[in-house]
Amino acid sequence: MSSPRCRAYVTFLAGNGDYVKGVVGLIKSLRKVKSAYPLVVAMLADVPKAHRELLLDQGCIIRDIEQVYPPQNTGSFARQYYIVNYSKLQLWNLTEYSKIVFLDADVGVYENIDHLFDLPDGKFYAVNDCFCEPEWGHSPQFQIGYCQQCPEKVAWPAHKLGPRPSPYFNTGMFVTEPNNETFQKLISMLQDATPTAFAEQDFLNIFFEDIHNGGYVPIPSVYNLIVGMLWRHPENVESDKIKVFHYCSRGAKPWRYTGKETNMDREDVKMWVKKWWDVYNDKSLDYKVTMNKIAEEKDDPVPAKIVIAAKNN
Ligand SMILES: O=c1ccn([C@@H]2O[C@H](COP(=O)(O)OP(=O)(O)O)[C@@H](O)[C@H]2O)c(=O)[nH]1
Ligand SMILES: OC[C@H]1O[C@H](O[C@@H]2[C@@H](O)[C@H](O)[C@@H](O)[C@H](O)[C@@H]2O)[C@H](O)[C@@H](O)[C@H]1O
Repeated sequence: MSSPRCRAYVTFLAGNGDYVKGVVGLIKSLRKVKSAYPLVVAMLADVPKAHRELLLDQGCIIRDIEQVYPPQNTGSFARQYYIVNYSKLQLWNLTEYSKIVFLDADVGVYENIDHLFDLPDGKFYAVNDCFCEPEWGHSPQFQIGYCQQCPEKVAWPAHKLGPRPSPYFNTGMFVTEPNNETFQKLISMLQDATPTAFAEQDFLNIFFEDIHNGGYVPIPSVYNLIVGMLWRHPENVESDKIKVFHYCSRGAKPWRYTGKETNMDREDVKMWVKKWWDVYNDKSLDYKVTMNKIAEEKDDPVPAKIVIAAKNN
């Protein structure tokens, strides 16, 4: 099992846009739930100095990473910018950490999840995704109305489409161990891969489907509640048990939320967006304020045995 010293939460940041606000919200949410481990931001060279300084001021650890490009025969992605997400493969290169919990920048942590680091080593842990959003329109699953979140609703027509797809995870949250051999295997396999709609997420699902690469072990959706589950599979959602909320649908990013996009004007979505803003705007969760408070608590009170020793001298 990895030693606590070598554990870290990791997120990914690219570009000079507003995802930096997502990282601030993420680290403040981790502080609010008293996570014991640091947040490392694996970032591309195009993240501007001002954003770097902002994140350092918030207590993030910055690790510059090289962008990973898909093979030349790039296909069309569900969102054009998904091409940057192949850079997530660099996470396996962060070998100063023996175990990481990766979290997208559009994620909020609302209950302590440090126990994920104690999951048995050697496996890839993540949460099953949902196939019901229009972005899945290219897939046979979407076209026949099949989703792994409710496999009994529409039976998979194996006689027509072959075996039912293996469990498929969302790469907005996962638990893994950085390892140079795994990194080399990923990069080598990528050279022959055909880019597809969900970019590195599709690629990692293929890689970890192979038991020789450890194998994918699904963990409960409370560790990465995809916002679309609220309206696609409400029967699978226990709101009061959600530990990690993933603002992944278009229009769901709290820092640019307007409530005007499809499904975004729902009361439950508004509640989760408010939760994110409450943390983001909470000055007591700023790094300096938190550290000062801890320092004060450490100095005060002085342990009784030291006071008695002083009196006896
Ligand atoms: O311009 C961008 C786009 C994406 N990301 C990172 O890539 C992740 C995945 O993108 P996004 O959250 O938009 O994907 P979704 O989960 O919404 O599909 C983000 O959370 C960020 O960590 C980034 O840093 N800059
Ligand atoms: O590059 C591919 C991306 O794929 C995933 O997002 C998708 C996926 O979850 C779909 O199933 C949803 O329908 C969609 O809304 C959502 O954006 C990851 O969250 C993101 O980090 C990133 O890896």
